Amino acid sequence: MTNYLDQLNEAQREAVLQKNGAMIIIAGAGSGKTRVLTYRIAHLMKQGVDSFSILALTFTNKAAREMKDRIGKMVGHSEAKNLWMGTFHSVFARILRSEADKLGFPKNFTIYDTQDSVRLISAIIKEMQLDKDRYKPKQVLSRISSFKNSLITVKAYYNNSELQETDKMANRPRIGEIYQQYVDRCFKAGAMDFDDLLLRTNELLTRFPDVLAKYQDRFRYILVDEYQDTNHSQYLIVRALADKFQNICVVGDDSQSIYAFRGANIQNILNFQRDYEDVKIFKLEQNYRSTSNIVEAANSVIDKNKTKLDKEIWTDNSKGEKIKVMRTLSEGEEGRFVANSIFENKMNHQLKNRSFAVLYRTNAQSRAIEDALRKKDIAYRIYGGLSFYQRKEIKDVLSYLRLIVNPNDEEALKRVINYPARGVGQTTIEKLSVAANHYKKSIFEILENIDKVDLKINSGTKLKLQNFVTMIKSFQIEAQIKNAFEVADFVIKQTKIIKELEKDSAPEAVSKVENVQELLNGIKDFIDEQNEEPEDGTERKTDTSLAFFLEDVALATDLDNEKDKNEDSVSLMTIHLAKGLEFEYVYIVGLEENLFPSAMSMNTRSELEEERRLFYVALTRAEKQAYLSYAHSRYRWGKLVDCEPSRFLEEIDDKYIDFMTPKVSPNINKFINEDIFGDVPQDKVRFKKPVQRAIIKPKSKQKPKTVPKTIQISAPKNLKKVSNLNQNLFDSNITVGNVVQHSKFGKGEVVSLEGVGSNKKAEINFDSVGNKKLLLQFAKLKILG
Ligand SMILES: Nc1ncnc2c1ncn2[C@@H]1O[C@H](COP(=O)(O)OP(=O)(O)OP(=O)(O)O)[C@@H](O)[C@H]1O
Ligand SMILES: [Mg+2]
Repeated sequence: MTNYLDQLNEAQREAVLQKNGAMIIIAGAGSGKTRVLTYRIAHLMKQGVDSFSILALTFTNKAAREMKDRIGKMVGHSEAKNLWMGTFHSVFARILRSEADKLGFPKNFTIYDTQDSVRLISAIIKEMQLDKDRYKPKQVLSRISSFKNSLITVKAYYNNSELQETDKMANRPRIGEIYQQYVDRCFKAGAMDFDDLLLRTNELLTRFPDVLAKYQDRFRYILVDEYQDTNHSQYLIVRALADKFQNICVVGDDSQSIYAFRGANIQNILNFQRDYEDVKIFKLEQNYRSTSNIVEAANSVIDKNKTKLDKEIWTDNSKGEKIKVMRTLSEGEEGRFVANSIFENKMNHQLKNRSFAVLYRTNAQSRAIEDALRKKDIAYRIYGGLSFYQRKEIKDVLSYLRLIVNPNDEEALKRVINYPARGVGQTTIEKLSVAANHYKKSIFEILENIDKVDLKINSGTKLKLQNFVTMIKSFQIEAQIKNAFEVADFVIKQTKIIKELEKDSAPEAVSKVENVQELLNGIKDFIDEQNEEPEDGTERKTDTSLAFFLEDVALATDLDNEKDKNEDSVSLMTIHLAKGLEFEYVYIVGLEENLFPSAMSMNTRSELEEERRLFYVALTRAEKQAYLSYAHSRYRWGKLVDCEPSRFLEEIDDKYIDFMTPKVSPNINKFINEDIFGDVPQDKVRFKKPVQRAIIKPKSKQKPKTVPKTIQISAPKNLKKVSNLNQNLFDSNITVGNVVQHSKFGKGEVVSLEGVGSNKKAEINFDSVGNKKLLLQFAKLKILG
């Protein structure tokens, strides 16, 4: 290939060529930070640095894979495969795997995902007879998670009166006890949760200097992408490992720090210079990703943040189209606008679906977008919802596999001890759990010794439990001679899980069976992938055991799905997930006060600034064109609420924005044009606060005689009023029993109503044609009485 150094600008090249020492690259979005990391690793390898001695930490496994792929092309794939590259969680899970015994964990420890953790916390709260409304399991978990990410152990918690006071004030004085229980139970089950992967790594590196020394020597070069979003626990791991050689390169952008709510600490960037000797600082200022309109608009927004490091970002790219802003009547209409626009852009520019992304603040917003894309037959994929591996039928099969590897895994055991049903009731399970806690043993150990423990369980149940143990043990024996795929296949057949699923005649049941089949395919792929790799002495490469498959699964996010690489679909995801990614066309939806910025993040300047950074991240994902939209009203928590446009829309300098005319809400247009604004053309109406006032800006070229430059007009107090005036609006107050007139079908009576918002339908018994179901949004109805 041509000299790769020629593919970098001067500043990037300098950063790549700086071989040793500590360095930090702070730069804005799209300036090539990730590219520099990638080229830097390739360059180190070209210079003779052993690939095994390079550790690169990325934000997603997908990013790691792409980086590895790129490096492979530059230096050869077989060498690139040896790099230690991945997320903090996956890299350190791998290290813990070989060191776990030092911490008293089995090598085959289970990784509890969030679902497992929440279930365990719920069980503890129930056993402690606490009020589960006061102690909401998810909230308790996130509190415990925040302790762990700050390295606050149970003991440290009890030594910290301030923390205890906070929990008392929040009316949850027994958090400490739950924390204690949770840690004990995880330990007993041989399980680590996500936060433990970092916490226990820290413990390992602190308690065992020889282990620390080993990994310090192994990782001569350490690189970290998205450094602005590392939490304290991650920060300490990096600092410990890099301490000896100090060959550390971190890249980040303080303006893209968006995970403070999960413990990310922007101070990590600011402290970097203090932590290492002779730190070199690099700045990258040229954006290669986006049009100049997008870059400048994004700059104009982030400038409003007070706390930020000083940095410039500019681009040589063409100006491009202005950012298009669209207001719609409802979320349904917003969805249709997005789908129509994607459709048009695809046609006009001959694009693939994968050129488009729709980004939102909260996962719930995807529904309206999905509906509209489906209607237009545009393939899409949602990222970040329930991942494949978290579906019930899949988790049930995985739980059997987890038990084979680690029979002490209590969450797995509880899932399948009576699935498929074998007559073990909830009371029995509770008795087992109490005994397990009492004897400080796992439930499985209790089951193995069921004759020696007086559980007051009848002999029939006892037999069933013994059969269960025998079955799991027989699986374990199979696992010694079979590979992961064969074991899974065996387990599925023996437990008759497919038969169980087939009993259900609901349409979803079919896809559940298919999913289980797909899981088997996935295991097969995993084995093939492992076998492809050359034997090179690493523990990982040739191992096709269940334990490694399960680890892979536990750490997979659905951004990571290899299979989707060639899939052509529009990407739907939250902005948080979109960090680091880029798309030609980006739609940011739901730009409304209380949604984005989120109602929960407007109380302090720092919260609001984090929301603004989030908006900056969203906008800077776009290469060619960004679309922003907001709705006048939206269903939230089951209620129709009036919305105000987001302050972020106001914050973008007007010169980068093009306000679009809604095309898909003829009703409101008609109303606005005729009833409020007379003859003023729609594209000159710009709502400031749509439900209270509007500002009309005439086109600059026009010299209107009668229309003043800017006039303010009162709009109706709320949209419901609008709907009263306009019977066509979907939110009309039509009720069962109304007699209505339809332009085509004539007179009829409303017999039933269903759906909400844009999906609201009425079944009407027409004199002419009998019963018909009509979508109110489109039906031209007049209420006669
Ligand atoms: N010198 C360059 N020449 C051509 N293209 C470049 C150059 N540097 C970066 N790019 C391209 O610009 C885009 C943005 O680069 P990259 O993703 O590395 O930026 P980043 O700073 O990591 O962005 P983010 O802050 O969003 O993570 C990529 O498509 C990359 O290939
Ligand atoms: Mg990047």
